[in-house]
Amino acid sequence: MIKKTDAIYAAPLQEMIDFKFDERVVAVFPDMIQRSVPGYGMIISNIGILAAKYAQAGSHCYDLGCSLGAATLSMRQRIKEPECDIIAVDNSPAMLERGRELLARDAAAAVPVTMICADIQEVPIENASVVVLNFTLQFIPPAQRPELIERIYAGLRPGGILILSEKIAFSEPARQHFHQELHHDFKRANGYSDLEISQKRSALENVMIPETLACHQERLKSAGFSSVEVWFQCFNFASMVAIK
Ligand SMILES: C[S@@+](CC[C@H](N)C(=O)[O-])C[C@H]1O[C@@H](n2cnc3c(N)ncnc32)[C@H](O)[C@@H]1O
Ligand SMILES: O=C(O)C(=O)C[C@]1(C(=O)O)C=C[C@@H](O)C=C1
Repeated sequence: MIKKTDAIYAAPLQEMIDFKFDERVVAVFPDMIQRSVPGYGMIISNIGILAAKYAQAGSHCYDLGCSLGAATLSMRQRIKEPECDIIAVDNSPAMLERGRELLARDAAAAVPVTMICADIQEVPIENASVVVLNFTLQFIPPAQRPELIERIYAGLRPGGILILSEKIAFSEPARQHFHQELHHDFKRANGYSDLEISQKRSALENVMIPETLACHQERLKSAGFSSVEVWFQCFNFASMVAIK
C-alpha cells in the first residue's frame, strides 16, 4: 500500500471539530505520528528493547491505546521469554481493523497477540510484566488517570514495568514556550504549514491534556512504583519507565 500523507488540517476549516481517531486519521496515521512526535521511531524501537529486558515467562504484555500496533509489533519482534503473549487494546474500531490487517502481515514472530476493541479503563490488567501507554494517557480525562495507573500497578508482577510516553507540559511559562516553539519548528521542518499546526492544536485542545513530568512522576510514585526513570525526552515529548 502507498503511504498516505497527512493533510487533514491543510485546508481552512469552517468549524473546529474535536480530534478523533476515525477512518480519516487511521488512513494517514503512520505519517501523522512520525511527523508530529519527535523521536517516535526511536521510542517504538526502544519499547521492543525494554520489553525484551523486562518481559517475564508466562506473563501478559499490554499495549494500551495500541492504534495500529506499532509498539506491539516492536515488542513481538524482541520478546524471547517463553509463554508470553501481548494484549493490544484500542477503542477506535477503525484503528483496530487496520491494526489487525498489519498484524496478519507480520506472521513470522512467535509471540501470540490478541487485539481487543475496548476502553482501556474497562479492560482487566492481570499477571502483567510489561504495560505500554505510548501517547495514550494524555487522551484519558485527568481525573480518571490515577485509577488507571493504580489498576496497572495492581496488575503488574513485582519487577514488572509500565512504559509511559506523553506530550508534556511545563509549569514555568518560559520553558513551556521554549519547548512548544521547538515542537512547532519540528512540525514545520516535517512539512506542516502554520495553518495545519494551529488547526490541529485547536482540535486537540479539549481531548488531549498534557501534564508536567513532576505530575506524572508523583502519580506513579503514589500508585506504588518503586522507581520512575525518564529514559527519553525531546522538546515537549517524554517517555518514562516505572518499575514495580
Ligand atoms: C496517539 S495514539 C497512540 C499511539 C500508539 N500507542 C503508537 O505507539 O503508535 C492514541 C490511541 O489511544 C486510543 N485511545 C484513546 N482513549 C482510549 C481509551 N479510553 N481506550 C482505548 N483506547 C483509547 C486512540 O483510539 C488512539 O488510537
Ligand atoms: O501535539 C501534537 O501536535 C500532536 O500532533 C501530538 C499527537 C500525539 O501526541 O498523540 C496527537 C495526535 C496524533 O495521534 C499524533 C500526535
